[in-house]
Amino acid sequence: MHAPFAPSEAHGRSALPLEDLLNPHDCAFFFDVDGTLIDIAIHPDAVTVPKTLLKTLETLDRETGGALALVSGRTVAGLDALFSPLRLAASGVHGGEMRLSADAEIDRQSPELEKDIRHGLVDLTRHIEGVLVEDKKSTVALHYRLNPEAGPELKSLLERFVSEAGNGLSLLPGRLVFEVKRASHDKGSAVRQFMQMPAFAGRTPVFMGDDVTDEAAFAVMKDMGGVVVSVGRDLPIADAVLPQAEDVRALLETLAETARRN
Ligand SMILES: O=P(O)(O)OC[C@H]1O[C@H](O[C@H]2O[C@H](CO)[C@@H](O)[C@H](O)[C@H]2O)[C@H](O)[C@@H](O)[C@@H]1O
Repeated sequence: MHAPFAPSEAHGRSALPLEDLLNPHDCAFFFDVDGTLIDIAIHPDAVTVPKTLLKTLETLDRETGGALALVSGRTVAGLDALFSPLRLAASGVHGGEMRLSADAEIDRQSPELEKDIRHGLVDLTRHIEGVLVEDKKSTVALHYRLNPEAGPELKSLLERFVSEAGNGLSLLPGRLVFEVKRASHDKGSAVRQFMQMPAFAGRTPVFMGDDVTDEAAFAVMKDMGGVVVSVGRDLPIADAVLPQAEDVRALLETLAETARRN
C-alpha cells in the first residue's frame, strides 16, 4: 500500500493511519465507485471489479450489519451488474435513485429527464469528436475522455443548454465528464437518507470519494461529525487523503480483516 500523500497534521489531520482511526464496528461506510473503489478506464463499460474487492465489501457489509452503501453516479442496476453477485445498499445517478438497504426496492427521487432534453443533448454534441453520451434517463453523462481538448467547448455548450432549459436542471462536472441532472438531489441528500435508516443511524459516517461529484457528501460528513477520505485530491475538508483506488482497496481489506477478528 502506498503511504497517504498527506499523512501529517496538515489541515488539522490526525497523524494516525486510517486503519487505526476507524473502528469498523462503529462506522457507517459510504463509497463512491469510479476512481475510489475501482480504477478509472477509458470507457464506462471497460472497468473491472477485482474479486478481492467483492469479498472485502461482503465482509465489511456483514460485520457492520449492513451499514455500508455504494453512492455513485452510475445507476443502481448498473452497480448491481458490476458488483454481481453482491447486492448492497446503494444510491445511483447522484442521489436520484435510492435503495436504502440491500433487500429494498429502488426508489426514484425525481422523474426521468424528458426525452426532448436527452435527445437535445445528443444533437447538441454530435459534432464534437470523441464525445460519448451515456443516457441514464435520470441524468445524461457527456464523456470527453477520448478527446480531453473538447472540454471547454463542451462545457460552454452545456452551460447554455442548462440555463436555457431551466426546469431545475444543473450541470455537474466530473472526471472528464459533464452530467446534466436535476438539481434536487445529490450525493449529500443520499447520505442523509441512509443515515436515518436503522442500520446506519448512530454510527460515525465515513465517505470515501475522488471527485467533485462527491463534495456534496463531504459537506454532509462535516455536518454530521463524520470522516472525509479524499482519493487523489488533497482537499482542506479531507480528514485523510489516499493517492488512488488501489490504496482504498488495501485499506478496506485491512478494515474488513479487523472487523472479522474482533
Ligand atoms: O460517482 P461515481 O461512482 O464515481 O461515478 C461517476 C461516473 O463514473 C463513470 O464515468 C467515469 O468512469 C469511467 C470509467 O472509469 C470513465 O471512462 C469516465 O471518464 C469517468 O467519468 C460512469 O460512466 C458515469 O455514469 C458515472 O456518473
